[in-house]
Amino acid sequence: MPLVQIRDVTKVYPPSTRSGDPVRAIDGVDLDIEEGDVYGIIGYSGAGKSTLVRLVNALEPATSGSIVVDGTDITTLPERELRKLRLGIGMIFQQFNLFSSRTVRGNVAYPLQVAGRSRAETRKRVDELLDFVGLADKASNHPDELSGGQKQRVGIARALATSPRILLADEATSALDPETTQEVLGLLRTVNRDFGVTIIAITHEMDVVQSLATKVAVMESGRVVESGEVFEVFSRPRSPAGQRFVSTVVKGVPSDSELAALRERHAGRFVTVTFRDGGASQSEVFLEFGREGIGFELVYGGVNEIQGRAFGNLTLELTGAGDRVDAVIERLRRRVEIVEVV
Ligand SMILES: Nc1ncnc2c1ncn2[C@@H]1O[C@H](COP(=O)(O)OP(=O)(O)OP(=O)(O)O)[C@@H](O)[C@H]1O
Repeated sequence: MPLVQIRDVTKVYPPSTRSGDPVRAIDGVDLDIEEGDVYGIIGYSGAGKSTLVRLVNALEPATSGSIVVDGTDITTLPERELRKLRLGIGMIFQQFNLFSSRTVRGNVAYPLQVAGRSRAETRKRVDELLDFVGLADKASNHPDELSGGQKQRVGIARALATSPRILLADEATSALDPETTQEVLGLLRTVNRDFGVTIIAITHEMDVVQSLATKVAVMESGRVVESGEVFEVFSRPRSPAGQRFVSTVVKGVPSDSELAALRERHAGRFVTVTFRDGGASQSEVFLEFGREGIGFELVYGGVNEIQGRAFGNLTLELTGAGDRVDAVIERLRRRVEIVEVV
């Protein structure tokens, strides 16, 4: 059974004005999150990402459907049980949400104090966590004396204090510069790898998904329109929303305007060949064109690497007799994905 199983979940908010319509923030979502996953949830503003996370954390009730976390359906649990469940789920936020009046140590200690741990146990655990996030020397500082990256490290230490199995990250790096973002993502990868914490990371930035996640769900208008292994979605996005997000980090197929510009410079036929491991290699494909006397020129695309696996989308201009080009495309289709661009 998945660690988090979301089935046909909807969340409807009442209309904000008397004459307005109810808002379907989540609209029939199914999602399985396995133990050990780093699940990226991507979508534009208003897609429903934060709402989904609030439902998983049982901060709000779903309108319908079931959410099973670690074997327990949280949609039917009484508040007392929910409090216990939340101890098993850590959360970090875009704006860090640290207590400004508490020191770094005080922030990290907070969930342990709420959980009723002894002073000695709390002290030991906080020391351990501050060491882990590299902030042992800042224990007595207050959050406003820290950089954004350091604040998020405190946020991570605090979220991990009660040793949760799940960490929810809500735009955790959106307020950070690119270098600090990479540092924090590196820390989150370690949390997942070394402690086996399952991470659900919501973001509107595809490069965060690329460098952190193992799986991704694309949300649009309250629905999950596409989901799967990051490599699969990045190398072959199927939904229009997925294609738009992937195109921000992967040089894939040319857009309509890029195609129009290419057409002005090239008179031949265009095909896009998608290379993935297990299929025909580039040299096999190029050799085939050469053997049939078909000219080919690379006009667009590139090779990408996702999680150590490479794939490429190359758009080629083919020149030569029409029936020969047709025959080669037909033959190659058995070994590689090849689409004529019209
Ligand atoms: N408490 C609420 N009451 C009414 N409507 C809400 C509430 N929370 C969210 N919504 C609406 O639900 C929809 C989804 O919002 P949500 O915040 O989940 O999206 P999001 O993908 O997380 O966007 P963002 O990245 O901007 O936070 C939006 O139309 C939003 O206006």
